[in-house]
Amino acid sequence: MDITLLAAVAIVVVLLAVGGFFLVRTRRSVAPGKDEAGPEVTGGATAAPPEEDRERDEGTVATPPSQAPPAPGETVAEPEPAPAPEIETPPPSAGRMVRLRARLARSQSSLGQGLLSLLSSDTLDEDTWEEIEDTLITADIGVTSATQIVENLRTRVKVLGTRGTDEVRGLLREELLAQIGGDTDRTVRTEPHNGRPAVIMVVGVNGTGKTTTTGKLARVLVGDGRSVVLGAADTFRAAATEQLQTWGGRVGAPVVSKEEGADPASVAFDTVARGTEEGVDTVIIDTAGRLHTKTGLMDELGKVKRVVEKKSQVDEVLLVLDATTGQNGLRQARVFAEVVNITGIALTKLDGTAKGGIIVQVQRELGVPVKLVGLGEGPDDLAPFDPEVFVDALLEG
Ligand SMILES: Nc1nc2c(ncn2[C@@H]2O[C@H](COP(=O)(O)OP(=O)(O)OP(=O)(O)O)[C@@H](O)[C@H]2O)c(=O)[nH]1
Repeated sequence: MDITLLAAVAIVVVLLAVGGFFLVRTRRSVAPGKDEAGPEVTGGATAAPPEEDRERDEGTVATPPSQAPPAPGETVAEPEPAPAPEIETPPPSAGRMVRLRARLARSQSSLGQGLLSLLSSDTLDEDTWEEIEDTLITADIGVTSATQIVENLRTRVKVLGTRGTDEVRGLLREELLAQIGGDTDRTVRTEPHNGRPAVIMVVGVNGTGKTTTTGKLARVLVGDGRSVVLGAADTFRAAATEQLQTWGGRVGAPVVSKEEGADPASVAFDTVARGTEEGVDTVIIDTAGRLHTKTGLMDELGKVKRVVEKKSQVDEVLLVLDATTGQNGLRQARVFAEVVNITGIALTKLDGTAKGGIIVQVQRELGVPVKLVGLGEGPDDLAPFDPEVFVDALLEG
């Protein structure tokens, strides 16, 4: 009986011991799981630091020392990236002069209407013909051309024996077109060739609209689907470079430039090099015009051209001329023509003068055609010159 009691006590003790052991094991195995689910259940004080805080501690996120660390759960605002400048799509070259015709009509109508009313007067005597000639000369057409126009008109009116308004208008239109050169090739050579970009040099006295014309020409070309690199070789004036950068930036055309006073020839060379490397269609180089002596101008422009020619031929040398400067502008034009071989004229500010006859005179003097005309300060107010549109605007008023 004692043995049986003893055995029963022993069994109870063993059972208690085994049960206690499993109880302890179960409690231990639950604890780690509770810890893992911490963020969901523990709240802010014991939560793991936000990712950016941990990175900051490790030195991977730069935060200004004055800035307070973000509160737990607060998102750190990324600084707004500067908006990329919007690239504009200018209108193509075709039809530009027609679009700007009203400007021409406004500025040139007094010349056209003056001539038409004289030609339609009751008596076409010697005095009237002289007046017609004077009107043409006053419009800067030049004495030679004015005389020629009057002589031809006199003969034709005599032969026709009639002076109906339409006929007179038709005769004058023909004579003006003949003087301007209705059939002249006015193509600006902007096409790449032999795997190289076309190279255009823009020359002229400062203030004539040289930098503006360079920028506007880039827009004309981009509008026609061309790629362009600009060269700020007018290193005499830092503002000219900035001005060009603004023009280029608006149409996505890179601008090659150097510090103020740098060698213009080296800027021109680098521009052509960049244009060639990048396989662009056209390189346009804006040059300086503010030189006090003719010799200095000769030296510099000549050097720019020679240096560029080490890299590529120069396809076009455009002389920018301010239409409002008359004889003074022509004198300047002559100096430039002696220095470099001008291939075309960009006549600016034609919207600001009634003396459109300068087109005839400058072409006759320099023997090169007006290829572009500036008809306003707007970015797209430069147009390929179309003689017929010009004469029609002049005669229609
Ligand atoms: N009305 C009118 N103004 C024009 C025309 N072309 C240029 N201008 C203005 O003429 C002024 C001079 O132009 P710029 O391009 O700065 O002249 P620039 O010859 O390059 O002179 P720098 O910049 O000093 O080298 C600017 O105010 C232009 O807006 C035009 O066709 N019509």
